[in-house]
Amino acid sequence: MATLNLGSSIPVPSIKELVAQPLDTVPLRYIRDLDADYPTAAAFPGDSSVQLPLLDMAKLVDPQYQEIELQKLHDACKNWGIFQLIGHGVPDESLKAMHKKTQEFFDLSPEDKNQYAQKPGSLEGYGQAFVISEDQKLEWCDMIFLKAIPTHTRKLEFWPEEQPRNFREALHVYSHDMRKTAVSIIGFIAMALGLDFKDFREVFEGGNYDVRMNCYPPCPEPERVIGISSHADLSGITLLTDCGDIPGLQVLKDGRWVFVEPITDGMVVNIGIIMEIVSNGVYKAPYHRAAVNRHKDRFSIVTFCYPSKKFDIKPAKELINPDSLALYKSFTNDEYFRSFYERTELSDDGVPFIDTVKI
Ligand SMILES: O=C(O)CCC(=O)C(=O)O
Ligand SMILES: [Fe+2]
Repeated sequence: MATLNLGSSIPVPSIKELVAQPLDTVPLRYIRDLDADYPTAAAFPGDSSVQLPLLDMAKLVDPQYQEIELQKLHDACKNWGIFQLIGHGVPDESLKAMHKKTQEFFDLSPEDKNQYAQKPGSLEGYGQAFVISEDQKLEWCDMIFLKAIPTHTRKLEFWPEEQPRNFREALHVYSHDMRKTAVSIIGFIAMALGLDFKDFREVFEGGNYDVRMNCYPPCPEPERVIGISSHADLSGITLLTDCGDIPGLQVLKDGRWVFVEPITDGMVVNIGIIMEIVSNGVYKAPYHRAAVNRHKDRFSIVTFCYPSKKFDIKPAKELINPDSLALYKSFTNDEYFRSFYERTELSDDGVPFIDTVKI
């Protein structure tokens, strides 16, 4: 059997370095190709903000409110695939520490950051994800991507050590806090779907957690570039925290791109392709992307939460019957990632991965 190719990325200049010199216009490599946008949707200038569904974990755990809140969760996952979560119980110190360390990391000198640069054959480290050809359009985003849980998957060579001070400790604590939240929310998602919530909690307790820290520097022509292009996440679920109050995340809702306004003390939860498959399409992994702005750096921290490697990725049997046939293929964990990474190397056909997992 061929070994699983985790992909690699061609090194490109960092955006922070690019904007360190005065810049009136954007280099051609970053100008978005509007025709290649998928799916096509309302153009950029029409973007507006909306209030995402708002869920409260404190209510989900409270027997007095649970039933109503579960219904809200079900509607949010079905109609949006993305929601704001408050009452999640992640200590403020943990969030603040990670936000601070993320900003401090991107503020290091290029030489200091490049100590942790991605290497061929690995997506981990500092750089840009999935740059596979020299003429590919580039995104207006610097990032550092690290596997955090289980701890034996960590590649510490990519983990900033002396600077920023205590970065590693902050990420250790933060990733465990995110796992705790993910396990709780996945239990409620399973409950809302009528599945065994204990099983799902266990599967995510033993799951993998990858953290991507994004920095979107200011751009002189923000409407002509994209921070992260439209995609649906490969994860089970994704937890995103914003390091400030600058909007950037956009979600495709009813054929329009809408901004998600960060809320204080909240986090954004979205369904990934794995849970779309498990729910047999009842819940949707939303297309989303990141826009950039003219004035200020925006930082976000994204935790991709995956089930345990032993978990087969397929529509839950409880949701399949003669009136509701499986709409998605079944994969082992290995097959799922293999089919994704094989595609990113070949995907010039414009078909997004999510469409290839459907029957
Ligand atoms: O930074 C954001 O708002 C979006 C990031 C994202 O979608 C990702 O890293 O997968
Ligand atoms: Fe994403």
